[in-house]
Amino acid sequence: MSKPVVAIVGRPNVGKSTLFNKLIGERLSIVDDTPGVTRDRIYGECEWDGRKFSIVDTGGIEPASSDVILSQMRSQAQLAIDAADVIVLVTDIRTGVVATDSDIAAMLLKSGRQVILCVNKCDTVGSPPPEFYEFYNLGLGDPIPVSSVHGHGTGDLLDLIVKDLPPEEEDKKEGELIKVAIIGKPNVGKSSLVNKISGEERCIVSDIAGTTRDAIDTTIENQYGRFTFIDTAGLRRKSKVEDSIEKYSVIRAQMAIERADVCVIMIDASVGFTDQDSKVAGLAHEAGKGCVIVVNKWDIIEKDDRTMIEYRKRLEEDFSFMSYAPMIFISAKTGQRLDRLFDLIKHVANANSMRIATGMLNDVLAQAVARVQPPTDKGRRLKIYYMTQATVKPPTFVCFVNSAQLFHFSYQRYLENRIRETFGLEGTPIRFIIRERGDK
Ligand SMILES: Nc1nc2c(ncn2[C@@H]2O[C@H](COP(=O)(O)OP(=O)(O)OP(=O)(O)O)[C@@H](O)[C@H]2O)c(=O)[nH]1
Ligand SMILES: Nc1nc2c(ncn2[C@@H]2O[C@H](COP(=O)(O)OP(=O)(O)OP(=O)(O)O)[C@@H](O)[C@H]2O)c(=O)[nH]1
Repeated sequence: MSKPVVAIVGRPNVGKSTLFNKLIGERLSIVDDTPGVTRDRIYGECEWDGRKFSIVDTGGIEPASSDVILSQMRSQAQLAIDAADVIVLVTDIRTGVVATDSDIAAMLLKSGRQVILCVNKCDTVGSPPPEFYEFYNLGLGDPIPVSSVHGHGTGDLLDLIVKDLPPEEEDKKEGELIKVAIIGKPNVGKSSLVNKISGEERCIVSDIAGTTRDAIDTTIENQYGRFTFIDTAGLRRKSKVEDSIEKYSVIRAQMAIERADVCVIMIDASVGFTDQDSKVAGLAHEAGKGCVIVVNKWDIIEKDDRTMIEYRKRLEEDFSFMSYAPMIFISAKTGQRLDRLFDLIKHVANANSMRIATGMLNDVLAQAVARVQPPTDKGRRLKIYYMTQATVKPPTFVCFVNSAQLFHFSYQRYLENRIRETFGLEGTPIRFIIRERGDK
């Protein structure tokens, strides 16, 4: 189910973003407009030789003094080691091998990951220049000459990437698992929640040293099913300086989100909502994941019978762009409502992967249109001919209409709500793809 992840690492300016863009081609995910959220283009989907995988560009290190670069590069590499199946180390033929390259190569080599060494900016076709051979000194095997700008060598690179991906069968066993990413600001209690859960439930895999990505996840089983909490290594390693670099914590969260079915968006009850909360929630929303808003540390709030209602109301305003997400008040410390949390996660995962038969969908459409007439403009009325579900995760509906322009956001919202109510689609974003056909 979850796609393998390929991470691109390397010094500033070696051409990582150029390579990334070349590899994903036009396949950049098209995201709808979410208020106030801009998504860095660090994640792309790629398909080569029948295999699908995600590529992450871990670039964007601020050029500063060289020792700062080295420490940032080390966190970048650590992120890749933790979370990627294949790592592409990009170097630059123009600068040759520099000390940082050797340092990072050694770190990657020690990790036991699949590492591919790419020598970029080999722009001339034919046999590579003599400088190319010094890259063998990095000890990562045969380097691949590439010109990201021209695209030379990228096919060979993709061949090697696909060869190094984990076998496809491994994906299958994840079928019945629900993958959960816990995301939120530092200190909201993410690791406390995982610790509490993994302490109380039967742990299937946890913290096993190894070279597969599973080692960073924690899988538990309980009466609600099997759940994998993603990237718990990143949560546990919190004291280390490396994860305190803001940029990496965002990339890390984003990688976890991409791999998840459901995102638990955690808010600290004693702090309340902040802009950063809306930012991470926005990432989960844009990625089309099931979402649950979890208000943690509820034990330390002084409450009366109105407190929760009022708190909920305020948060509903803050999270108005994901009004579909259920909200729950818990305590990772005392374990309050953790049962209910699993119940919700399961419910939301089901909604996120729900398939609705075309017939039923069009019945709902007909009723909705009869109840509230579609909008008109200059005497022309919106007609929605037909609707069908194209994909799940998230549920995505193709609507055939006479005019996309007439299909205003407010009417889309209305239809969305009708579909949600009818089919109990709680906790998942829904997407519409609009296809125009001329007036009949
Ligand atoms: N000649 C040549 N130039 C390249 C090639 N690939 C990238 N460049 C150039 O190298 C410069 C840096 O490229 P980027 O892709 O921004 O490098 P980066 O590694 O992502 O840099 P950071 O974002 O700082 O980490 C740009 O001016 C690119 O045009 C290549 O194959 N050949
Ligand atoms: N009272 C109370 N304290 C909590 C609760 N959950 C976590 N804490 C405390 O909050 C602090 C931060 O918890 P962590 O679990 O380390 O938070 P985190 O989100 O993993 O933090 P980072 O790893 O820095 O992102 C710790 O002191 C916890 O004991 C809770 O439900 N109630």
